[in-house]
Amino acid sequence: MAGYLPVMLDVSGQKIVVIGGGTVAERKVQSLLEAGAVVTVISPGLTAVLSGLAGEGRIQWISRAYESGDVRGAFLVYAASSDHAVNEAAAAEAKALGLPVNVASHAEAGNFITPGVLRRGRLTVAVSTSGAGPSAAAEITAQLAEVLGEEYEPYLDFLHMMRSEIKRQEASAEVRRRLLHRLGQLDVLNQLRQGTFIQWTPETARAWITANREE
Ligand SMILES: C[C@@]1(CC(=O)O)C2=NC(=C\c3[nH]c(c(CCC(=O)O)c3CC(=O)O)Cc3[nH]c(c(CC(=O)O)c3CCC(=O)O)/C=C3\N/C(=C\2)[C@@H](CCC(=O)O)[C@]3(C)CC(=O)O)/[C@H]1CCC(=O)O
Ligand SMILES: NC(=O)c1ccc[n+]([C@@H]2O[C@H](COP(=O)([O-])OP(=O)(O)OC[C@H]3O[C@@H](n4cnc5c(N)ncnc54)[C@H](O)[C@@H]3O)[C@@H](O)[C@H]2O)c1
Repeated sequence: MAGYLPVMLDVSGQKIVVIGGGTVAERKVQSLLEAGAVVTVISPGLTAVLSGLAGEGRIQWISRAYESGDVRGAFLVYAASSDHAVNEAAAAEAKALGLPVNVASHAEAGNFITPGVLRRGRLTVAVSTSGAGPSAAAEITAQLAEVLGEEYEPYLDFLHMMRSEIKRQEASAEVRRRLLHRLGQLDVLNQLRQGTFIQWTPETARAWITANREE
């Protein structure tokens, strides 16, 4: 069994090559665009959605079958055509160039896989079954969406704002640690769930930091 390493990649502005333009490629392209990647799709055909994206100039479309040399210069490669031999050839080319490659038809030919993803603003939850059951990964992700509600988005925005403020105001690592620990103990998440949370102003934030900085 491959022991996959979970990572969070910054792909903004990076060129990513997707071979194939079907429903699987469409799903991968949508999450690549959400992450700010610069996407090139190489495929003789496209789904209606991908065709729309190409028409709007949001992806580059090379309208032909895969050819050797196509993955050169990519940051990541997705081999998602319906032709397994083509996916295999693109994966071999990517690996020879030292590029990470995802193979949608038979994952073991590639070296990274795509997890199910739940997003709540700054919170990302990725679920993988290491390829054992992709639809189970989708199902588990849907179950987590019930548990991790929309309130996590403003909650993480709040934590981000406070953490930035604490780092800006406090030079002492010990004081910062104490404040960040106390921040985690606040009842903000529950207040957000109940609709009773009142947004902290910069003044409220500074007053809380002053009141909590001593032991
Ligand atoms: C999570 C998700 C993310 C995404 O695709 O973006 C994803 N598959 C999803 C759905 C899904 N995939 C399949 C079905 C049909 C039902 C079924 O067969 O079970 C459904 C259900 C559906 O479509 O609803 C079929 C399928 N999938 C793979 C193969 C080939 C193989 O096993 O090698 C085949 C058989 C093809 C064939 O028969 O020819 C392979 C992979 N699919 C993965 C990810 C990677 C492992 C993730 C993990 O578990 O760790 C991996 C290894 C590679 C990769 O694609 O990166 C996404 C959820 C989207 C969402 O959340 O809505
Ligand atoms: N990983 C997953 O989540 C998942 C889910 C379902 C299916 N699959 C696998 O992924 C493959 C693609 O699935 P799909 O539903 O997108 O299929 P699809 O038939 O909707 O699309 C296939 C795409 O590949 C393109 N294509 C065909 N030959 C090509 C070539 N030589 N070069 C470049 N592009 C080429 C076609 O033009 C088309 O756009 C399936 O064969 C299946 O094995 C994977």
